[in-house]
Amino acid sequence: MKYVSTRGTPDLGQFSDVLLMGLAPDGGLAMPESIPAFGPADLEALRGLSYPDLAFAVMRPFITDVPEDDLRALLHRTYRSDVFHSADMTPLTRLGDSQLYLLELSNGPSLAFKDMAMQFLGEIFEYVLERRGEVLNILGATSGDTGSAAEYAMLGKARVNVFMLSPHGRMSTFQQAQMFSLHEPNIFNIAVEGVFDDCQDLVKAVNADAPFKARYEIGAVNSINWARVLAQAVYYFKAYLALNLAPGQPVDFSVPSGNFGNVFAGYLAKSMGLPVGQLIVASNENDVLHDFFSSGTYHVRPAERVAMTSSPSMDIGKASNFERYLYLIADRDGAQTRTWWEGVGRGEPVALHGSAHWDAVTASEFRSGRSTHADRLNTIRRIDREYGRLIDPHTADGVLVGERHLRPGVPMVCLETALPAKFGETVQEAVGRIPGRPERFLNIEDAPRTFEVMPNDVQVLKAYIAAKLGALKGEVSPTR
Ligand SMILES: Cc1ncc(COP(=O)(O)O)c(C=O)c1O
Ligand SMILES: N[C@@H](CCOP(=O)(O)O)C(=O)O
Repeated sequence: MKYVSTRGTPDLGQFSDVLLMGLAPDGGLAMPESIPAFGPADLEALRGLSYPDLAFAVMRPFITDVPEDDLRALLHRTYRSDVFHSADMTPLTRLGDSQLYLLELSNGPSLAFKDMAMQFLGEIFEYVLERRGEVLNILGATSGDTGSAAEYAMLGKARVNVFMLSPHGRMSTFQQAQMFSLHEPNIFNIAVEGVFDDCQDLVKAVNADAPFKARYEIGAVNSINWARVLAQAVYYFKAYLALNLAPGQPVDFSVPSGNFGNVFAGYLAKSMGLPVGQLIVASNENDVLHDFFSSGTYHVRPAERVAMTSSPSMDIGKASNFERYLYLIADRDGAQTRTWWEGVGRGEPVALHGSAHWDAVTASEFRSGRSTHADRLNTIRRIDREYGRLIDPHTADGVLVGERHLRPGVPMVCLETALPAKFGETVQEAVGRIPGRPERFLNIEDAPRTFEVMPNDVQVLKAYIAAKLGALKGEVSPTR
């Protein structure tokens, strides 16, 4: 399978190339040149497969440059019950006898859905880098969950260093403790004076400096990396199969959304032929995506207007993966996508209402909604009371918005994107008790912390990366 860029570059290479590349050289995102289709018989053949075998079946058509046996073995190493604390990896639980289901994605090492793809990235990076004799210095941005998932996945990986940017003071107490209590020689935590979007812009700015990127072997673990999106598509198939529906009967998914990676993975599964009906984009107060799906205008929110909310991992005003969606809506027109994104970069809106592009948006069956702090608390309280199930604030956003879009006879699968333990303060405010946590995280808030506070300045960041990598190699950094 060949990959192309959303901004028009026609050949980015194969899967392993885009895996290490992260962002395309033209600033766009990698996409497969076509999306393989699964017909009804192909879907039936997936029934009964274990999670790693299902992951193989779904991902293999996109990963044609890794020998079949190696890929299968790698997926079996990744999706293990001792890592995801469940034989099923992503159990699906019905809430009482309602139409609502929770897809548990957060039983992995860092207690958030990011582990599902990030553990795979840890394995595949190591595999590809060893074969190429290369190293990779990952530069990532997190609003709270990508960071710890990436760092746990890359722990002890000899060929990988991680530089993780987070918005200073804007993550939950648990999220900060989880990341900053790691004291590993290959992990560098940087708290940027800004919001998540500033961190993501820094990542893109460093990647745009081609000589720096090449010299310091910069890679990505955010959902700008195609491998993340691909690995996330697998659990949509898993949920559909677990429902055991009659052939062709649709399922709706509700997805707490920020950077648009998770719900885009659902759209990928749908585009591959999975009988997905509505894809519900659940926003918090930072409702840029809800604005788009309800008005037809995508207008990114400048950093100073991104609110600090009680679902902090979704405090995002500029959704990277939205570029992939618009590229498909534009029927893979890279020039059009580039024009839109250059405008977005200048703070201009993308206004599609009334155009042929809007017809394509409508046909894609996305729905959306927004919730507030009070909605979140009420939903956590109500789901706990009615179903005896404690959910985290992000999942609560998804459940509430999902409930608003229920259709007769169609199951609504709500993605559980984190465990309540990560957001103890908000959950306690809702139900009056502190959520339980796995033993390995007891008292993590008291552990010593290692992190660097940094201004939102790309030159300072580049100098820091160069100095740290130079020090690892025993050199004096040339950019200092
Ligand atoms: C707990 C949680 N829920 C939801 C989201 C939003 O997902 P996405 O950014 O893929 O839209 C995130 C961050 O990505 C998250 O950490
Ligand atoms: N919400 C994320 C931020 C970005 O998401 P990603 O899926 O693009 O890595 C976080 O919690 O860090």
